[in-house]
Amino acid sequence: MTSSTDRVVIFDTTLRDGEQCPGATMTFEEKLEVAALLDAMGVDIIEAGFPIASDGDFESVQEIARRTKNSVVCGLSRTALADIDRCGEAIRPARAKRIHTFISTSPLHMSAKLNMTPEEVLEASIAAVTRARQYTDDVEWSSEDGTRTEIDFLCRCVEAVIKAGATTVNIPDTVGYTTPQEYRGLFETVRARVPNSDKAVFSVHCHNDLGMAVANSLAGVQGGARQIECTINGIGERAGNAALEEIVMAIRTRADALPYTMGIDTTMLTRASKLVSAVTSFPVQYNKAIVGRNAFAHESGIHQHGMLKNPATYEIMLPEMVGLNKSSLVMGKHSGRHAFKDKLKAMGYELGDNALEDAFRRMKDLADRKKHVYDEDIEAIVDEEILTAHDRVKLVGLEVVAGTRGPQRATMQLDVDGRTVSAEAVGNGPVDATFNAIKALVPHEAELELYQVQAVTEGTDAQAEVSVRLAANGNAVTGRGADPDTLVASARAYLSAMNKLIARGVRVHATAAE
Ligand SMILES: CC(=O)SCCNC(=O)CCNC(=O)[C@H](O)C(C)(C)COP(=O)(O)OP(=O)(O)OC[C@H]1O[C@@H](n2cnc3c(N)ncnc32)[C@H](O)[C@@H]1OP(=O)(O)O
Ligand SMILES: CC(C)C(=O)C(=O)O
Repeated sequence: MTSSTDRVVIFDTTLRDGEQCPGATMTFEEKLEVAALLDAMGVDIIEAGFPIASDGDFESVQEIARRTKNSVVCGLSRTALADIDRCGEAIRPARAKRIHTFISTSPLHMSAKLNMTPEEVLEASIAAVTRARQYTDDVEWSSEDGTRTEIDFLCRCVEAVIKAGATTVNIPDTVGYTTPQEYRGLFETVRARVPNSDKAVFSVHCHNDLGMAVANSLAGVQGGARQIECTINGIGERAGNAALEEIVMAIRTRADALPYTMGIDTTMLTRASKLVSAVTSFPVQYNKAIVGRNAFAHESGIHQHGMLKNPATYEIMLPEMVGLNKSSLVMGKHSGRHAFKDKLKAMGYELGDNALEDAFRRMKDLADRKKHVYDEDIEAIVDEEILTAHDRVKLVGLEVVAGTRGPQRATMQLDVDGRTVSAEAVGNGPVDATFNAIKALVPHEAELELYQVQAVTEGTDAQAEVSVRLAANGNAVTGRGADPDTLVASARAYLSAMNKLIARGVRVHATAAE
């Protein structure tokens, strides 16, 4: 059972902490686009930037404040009063606005960085919150490096800023140092010890230096925090922040263990991830939870078989929930016949058992040699299987010696009406040598009218698709062959055309020795 106190506020800081990671700078227009999407997605608070940082940041925060329809628009500021005034000015046009002011509270940061005593930090915090309240009733205070702060001092600060008017108290794990158990305990302790703690919402803000940002954030919520600060794709300082999509889907998927409600439309998560990746030029790692391209993809035959029977066997979330059309069963060296057959059916092919088995073997063989097997590769294999099912002349083997020292030489074995024959031939280049070997094995009058090569997909390991047109006695036929080896594809294409001629009654004889 959830109650209103179980509502978790999602505070997105992609445009502020997310943009702080090297290389992630976004333009004015890009920030507006991201903010509009976050607003539409149901993010409660958008931290739009740090207005004192630059005129550009000020202008983008101001424009986001003007345009945002639903979310609260927040600006960050140090405790310096000039920062707060600049921030107050930037967010002024917003329908709902927040000022977020922060200062370090750990002994290390206060002495080494700020050169301030704890008393001065406390006074600066009170003054900042008081000033911020002149602009808005919604004021957040953060204790930077909160997880390395002495607990007594932290509690004193929290009590004082709430008294001064802070409505949200954020205790960040600025350097990604804490552990889930410790962070949960920190919130439980502060909430229990600070007498006016019920007057503010507590917030988590976790960095991923030890890969625990999401786990720590959720533990903080279990300790009583009700705001989670996070970013799309987990971008942010150093190793990044807690990823919004992971937090949201963890709460949605494990409602039994994490019984909280949120206002996020999860079907927009994939779009948000793609947009942020595009505008920052930060690729999303393939195996990234929720939004990585492999998050709903299955290549292993045993998993694919399970998925075909019941997707719940290997998926704990429906892809539709995060805005994907469906899961994908990717063909590769680990795939099985069930998935291959299903793939062919989806592509509109129905093969007999033997042709299916042959096509499956060729797909596995291709996957052993090629990184990705695309639908186009499968199409090329299957088309060839269908077309060559009744061929009288089939390629058995081909070895070609090519290079700068000609003539190039091809050694070929063919199956002609069930008999294996072989020959060697030279030529002006490896393709010529290959075709001469065919002519030596199956003499014929046909003339080569066209030889064309193109890649089926991208990359140097792509399959070559070769077209060969042969003409004889007024008949012109075109054959096609596909293989990552262009010469094998060429031989297949030539044989495919030749088999068509044979089917039309052009006489050919196998003459070479076995
Ligand atoms: C954990 C976080 O993510 S905190 C946010 C970090 N984000 C950023 O820093 C991005 C935006 N920052 C900036 O554009 C610049 O750092 C500015 C405009 C804020 C300040 O620039 P500068 O005036 O050139 O100062 P600089 O960045 O070199 O040093 C920081 C100054 O702020 C002070 N400071 C740092 N944090 C705080 C704080 N929370 N409250 C008050 N003062 C602070 C430092 O003591 C130092 O003061 P000093 O100049 O008197 O020595
Ligand atoms: C400003 C604060 C919230 C911050 O970004 C951090 O401590 O990491």
